[in-house]
Amino acid sequence: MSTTTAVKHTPMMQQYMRIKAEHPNELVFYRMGDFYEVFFDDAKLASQVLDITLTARGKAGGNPIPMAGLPFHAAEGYLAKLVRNGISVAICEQIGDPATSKGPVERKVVRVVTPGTLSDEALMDAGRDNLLVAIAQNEEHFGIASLDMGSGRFCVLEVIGETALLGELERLRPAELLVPELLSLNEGTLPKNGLRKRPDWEFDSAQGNRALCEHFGTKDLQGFGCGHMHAAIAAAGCLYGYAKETQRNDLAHLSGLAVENIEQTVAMDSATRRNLELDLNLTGGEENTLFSVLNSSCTAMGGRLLKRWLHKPLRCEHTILARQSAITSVLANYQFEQLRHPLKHIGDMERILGRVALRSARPRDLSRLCSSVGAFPELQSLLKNTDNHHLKTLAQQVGEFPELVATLEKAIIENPPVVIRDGGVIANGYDAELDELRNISTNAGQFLLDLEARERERTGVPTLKVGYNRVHGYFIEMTSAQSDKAPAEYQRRQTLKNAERFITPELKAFEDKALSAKSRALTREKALYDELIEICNQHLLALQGAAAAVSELDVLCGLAERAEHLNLCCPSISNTPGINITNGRHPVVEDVLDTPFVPNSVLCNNERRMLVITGPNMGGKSTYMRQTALIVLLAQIGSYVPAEACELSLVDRIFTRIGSSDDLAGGRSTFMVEMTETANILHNATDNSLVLMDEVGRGTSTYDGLSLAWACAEHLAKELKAYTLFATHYFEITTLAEQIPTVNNVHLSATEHNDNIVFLHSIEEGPASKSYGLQVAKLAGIPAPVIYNAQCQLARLEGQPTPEPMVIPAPVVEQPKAAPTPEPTKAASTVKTKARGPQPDLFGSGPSAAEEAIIECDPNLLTPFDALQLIYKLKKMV
Ligand SMILES: Nc1ncnc2c1ncn2[C@@H]1O[C@H](COP(=O)(O)OP(=O)(O)OP(=O)(O)O)[C@@H](O)[C@H]1O
Repeated sequence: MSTTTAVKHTPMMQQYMRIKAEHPNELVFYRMGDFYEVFFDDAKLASQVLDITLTARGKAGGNPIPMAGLPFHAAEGYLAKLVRNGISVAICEQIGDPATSKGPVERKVVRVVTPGTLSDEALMDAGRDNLLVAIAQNEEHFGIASLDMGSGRFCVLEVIGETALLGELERLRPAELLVPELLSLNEGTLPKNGLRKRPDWEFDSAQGNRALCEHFGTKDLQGFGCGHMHAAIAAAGCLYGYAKETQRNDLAHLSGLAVENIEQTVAMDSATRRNLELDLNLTGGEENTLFSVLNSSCTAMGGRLLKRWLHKPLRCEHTILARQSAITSVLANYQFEQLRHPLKHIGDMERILGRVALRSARPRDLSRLCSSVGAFPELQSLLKNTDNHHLKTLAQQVGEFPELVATLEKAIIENPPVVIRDGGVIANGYDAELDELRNISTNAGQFLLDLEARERERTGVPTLKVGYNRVHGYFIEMTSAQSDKAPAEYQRRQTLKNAERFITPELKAFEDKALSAKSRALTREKALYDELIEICNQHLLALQGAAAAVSELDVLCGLAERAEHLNLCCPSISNTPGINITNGRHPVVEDVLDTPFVPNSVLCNNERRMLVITGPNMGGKSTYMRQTALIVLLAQIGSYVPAEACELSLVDRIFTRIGSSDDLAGGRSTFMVEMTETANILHNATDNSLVLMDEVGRGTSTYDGLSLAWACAEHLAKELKAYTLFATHYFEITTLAEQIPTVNNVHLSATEHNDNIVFLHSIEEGPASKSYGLQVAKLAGIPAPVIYNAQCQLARLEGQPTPEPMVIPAPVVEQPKAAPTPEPTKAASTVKTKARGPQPDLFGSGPSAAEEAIIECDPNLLTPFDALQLIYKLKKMV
C-alpha cells in the first residue's frame, strides 16, 4: 500500500484503510452506492487486470489517491476475471443505513472470493473441478487435502516424495494452493497461479484434527480412515480453516473426509499425465484430448467425473468390472439412449447443492434442482427391470424425492428472476399470507371502490367518499351536514371546514396491511425462500448422494454411447501377466485423421517384456506407444477400448518419457528434464508397470545418448522387467533382443516410391531396415541444397562414394572421445556385427585413415613444408 499512517485521511478513507488492513492479501471491493471502488495499489492492479480506467479520488499527503470503480451490477464478470488470474477479492458492503448514519455508512467484508473457494455459477467453469488444495510436509511424506467448494467433496491423501506430490498436483490442478511458509520444495515446480503461503502454525496436525472433529461432530477421524495420516490432517486442517475464514459460513455441505487410496489407483507422474494428453493437450488447450473424444456426458457433473476417472485409473478389479458390466448392460438394446433422455433434464445438481448448503442458492438454482429431481422417476422406471447389480445400486442411490419436487414446483414460478432481492419468485397459491399481501398492493384500488360502494349503500349517503392522505392515512369522508348518518363504528379522524373524516376498524385493518403490503410481501417472500432452502438442506446428504449416482450413470451411458459410435470393445481383465491388444487404435489420432487409421496389435507378456520400436520419423512410433497406454488406461477406468480385442492384467503405474521441453521455471534444461523423468522411471517401475520410452538419450551427444539409452533399456528389461515400449532411432539397441530373451524388436513399416517415402503405419515384427530421415526432412520442406549436403555427409559417414563432388565445406563430425563403459562395449561388439541398415555403426567404427594420419603426426616436429604436405595428403583422403 503506497500510503503511510501519518497521512491524514477523510473519515471514509480511514474506514477503508481499517478494512484494508484486515485484508492485506486481497483486493478490497469497497461499496459506494451503485459502485464498488478500489484504491491505491489495488486500483492499479484492478485497472491492469480488468482493463478499467484508473482515476483518482481525493488526496492523501498531497498526492491523488489512485482509484478504479466498477458498477455493482456488473461485478460478477470482473470477479470472474480476477479469480481466473489467481487474485482474491474481499467484498465490503454497506451494512448501515445511509439515512441514519453519522459519518461514513457502516461497512463490513461480507465474503472473500478466492480462486479456490468459488461456488457462484457465474464465476466457475462448469467443465472442470475448481479445487482448493493444501499440502503439508512430514519429512518425506506429503499430506494433500483437496476441497471442491462447489460440491463439498473433501479428500485427503498422502504420498511419499516430491515426484509423487507433483504427479498429484498435476492431477488436481488446484485453482488455489495453500503451502506452509517453510516447505522444503523447489518452489519453481509448484503452480504459480493461486499459490498462497500460509503461516506454519496453520498446518498443525493436532489443531487440524480438533477443528475437523468439531466440524464433523466426531470424536476422532478414525471413522474416515485417516486418523493416522498426520500430514494429510495437517493439510486438511489448514484448508478447512482457510475455507471457513473466506466463506464466513459453517460449510454444512462438507459432510465427510474421503481418503484417496493411492494403492488402489494407477500411479502416474506429472509428465505422464501431460504427455498422454488426458484432458489438456500439450499446448494447454482442451481440444484433441482423450477427454474431448470420449466425453459425451449429458450433464456438466458427468463430464467432470469422467475427467477425474481419466486421471485416476483403478487397480481394483471389482470396481472396473462393475463399471464395465454396467456399460455392457446399457449397450443392450441401446438402453443408454433412453437413459440419456432424463439425464439431459438434469442440471448441475452437485454445484447447486453446494450453493444450497452455503445458503447462496439463487431462485434459478432451486427451479433447476426441482426439474432435475423431477427427472428421477423416469430414470427409475427405465432402470426398474435392470438385472445389472451396479446399475441397481446406482438407481437406489438416486432415489426419488416426490415431496421435495411437489413443494418446489408449487413454490417457485416457472421462470424465476435471477435474484430474490426484488421478489417475484414465489408462485401465487403457495402461501396464503403472501397471496393476501400481494392482493392488497395490487388490488388496493378495487378494495377501496368496493368499500366506498358498500358504505354509500349502508349509510344512504351517495356523496360518501373513501380517500387517503399521507398524514392521516385512509379515511371515509362525509359532508358535515350528513355526518350524523355515520354508523356507530365510524371513529372521527379529522374535522374539516365542511366535512368530517372517519376511520372504521375494517379500513384501519386494510390500512395497516396496504401501507406496508409491498415491503411485507417482499419480506415474507424472502422468509419463504429461506424456508425452501432449509427444506432442501434437510435432504442435503441424500441429494448429494443422488447427484453422485446421477453423475456416474451419466458417465457410464456416455461411455456406452462412445463404445457404440467409436466401435470400441470390452477389454477382459486377466490374471495372467501381459497386455494383448488386437488391432488397437489411437482414439484421438483416429478422430482427427481424414484418412483411415491403421490399427496395430501389441503383445507383451512374461516372454515379451520389452518391445524395441524402430521405424522412420513420422512412421507412427509415438502414436503406437501412446495408444497402448491410452488403451490400458481406458481399460482400467472400466471403459471399453479402441481395439478389436483386448486382454490385459492390471498395471500399477504408467510412465512415459516422451517429448522434450525444458523447465525454465524449475531451472532444468531439456536434457536434465529427460534424465530426471528417466530416473523416476528407473527408481519406481515394477514388473506390473507400463513404461513408454521415446527416444531416450537424444538430448545429448550421440555416444552419451546411445550409451544411456542402452543402459536404461537393459536395466528395464533385465532388472525391472516392466512392460516397456522403447522407441529409438539408435539401431544398435535392436541387438538387445539377441542378448535378452524378453526383448523383442518391432518396427513401423514404410516403403519408398519414386524416391519418396510412403508411411504404412503398420507394426511388423523385427527391426526397421532403414531410417528414411532425409526423405522425411525433404517432405518437411528442408531446402534441396541442404538435403543434398546431408546426402553427401551420410554417404561419407557410411563409407560410400559421394553422390556428386562436394562444394560445401564438410561440417565437423563428432568423434568418440572414449570407449563406452564395459557393459555397453560388450553389447556394442555384437552391434558391430549385427547392426542392420545403412546407418554407421557408431560404437564399432575405428579411426579413419585421415584421423590416423593426424594421430601419427607430431605438430612440434613438422616443418612448414611438412605441414603443407600433410594438408594435401589429408585432402586426398576425404
Ligand atoms: N496407425 C496409424 N494410422 C494412420 N496414421 C498414423 C498412424 N500412426 C501415425 N500416423 C500418422 O503419422 C503421424 C506421425 O506419427 P508419430 O508421431 O507417431 O511418428 P513417429 O514415428 O513417432 O515420428 P518421430 O520419430 O519423428 O517422432 C501422426 O501424426 C499420424 O498423422
